[in-house]
Amino acid sequence: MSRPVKINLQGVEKRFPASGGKEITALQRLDLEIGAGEFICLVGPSGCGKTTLINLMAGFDRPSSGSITIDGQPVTGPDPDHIMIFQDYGLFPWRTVLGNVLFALQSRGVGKKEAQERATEYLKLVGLSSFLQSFPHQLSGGMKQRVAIARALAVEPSVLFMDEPFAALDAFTRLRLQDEVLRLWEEKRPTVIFVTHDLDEAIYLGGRVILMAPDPGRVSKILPVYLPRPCDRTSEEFATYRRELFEEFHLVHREAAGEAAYSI
Ligand SMILES: Nc1ncnc2c1ncn2[C@@H]1O[C@H](COP(=O)(O)OP(=O)(O)OP(=O)(O)O)[C@@H](O)[C@H]1O
Repeated sequence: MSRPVKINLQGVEKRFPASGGKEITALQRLDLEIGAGEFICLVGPSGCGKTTLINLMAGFDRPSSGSITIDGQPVTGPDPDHIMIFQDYGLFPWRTVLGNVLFALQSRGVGKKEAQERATEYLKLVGLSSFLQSFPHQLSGGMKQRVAIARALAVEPSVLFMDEPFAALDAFTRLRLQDEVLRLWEEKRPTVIFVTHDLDEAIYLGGRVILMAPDPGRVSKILPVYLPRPCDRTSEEFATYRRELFEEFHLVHREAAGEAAYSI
């Protein structure tokens, strides 16, 4: 990998207590290196540990064993420089659009004048300049998610975690936000870890797509995507990546269902 390693996971395991005094191994011996400024997409069947993994990297939970470092420092808890964007936006309903972004900046010690400039700049970047004084309940789902994205990026984090951020949005808004996230990523180059169930979305966004498998949760395949961004979803090259990822995905599904003996 040409870029310096930003996030390093070595032998990461996560076990949760399960019923009957048993344990469930959500992640098993997981090794992964993520370069600074990379855009990584995590995909895999339900229950394969995507959210567990992103939560561990974001410091919301601790591994049962193994190590996770960011910039060489062990992750011991959430870091103001590492931001998570959730599917449900997480906006304060009593603050305006501008107020939501300003609050994030000011609570990180950014001065009033600079916070005002940055908040307006990022809200402009996501096309919300006309809605600065609106409240979240006056916005569509896509607009709320754009506020959440502007708020996260305005902080200029070095790592951005996104856990199925577009899952609740309609297809049109989703495609549009994919382009906005890509454009903002190209401009500011944070390291992005993006969880999705949508394989097309993963290929469209990710410089690498990490396919995970369940029982126990692990990395099954890493697919580097060598397409110019933004790429043409209708191109033959895109279709080739889609075919490969779908084939791998079906294999993982069948293995999980104990059907590995069948060919695809
Ligand atoms: N707090 C918890 N306590 C017990 N088990 C848990 C806990 N969190 C996750 N698990 C289990 O760990 C496994 C991985 O869950 P996780 O939510 O990480 O999967 P996922 O790939 O994100 O799934 P989905 O795509 O459905 O969101 C699952 O078997 C889940 O039941």
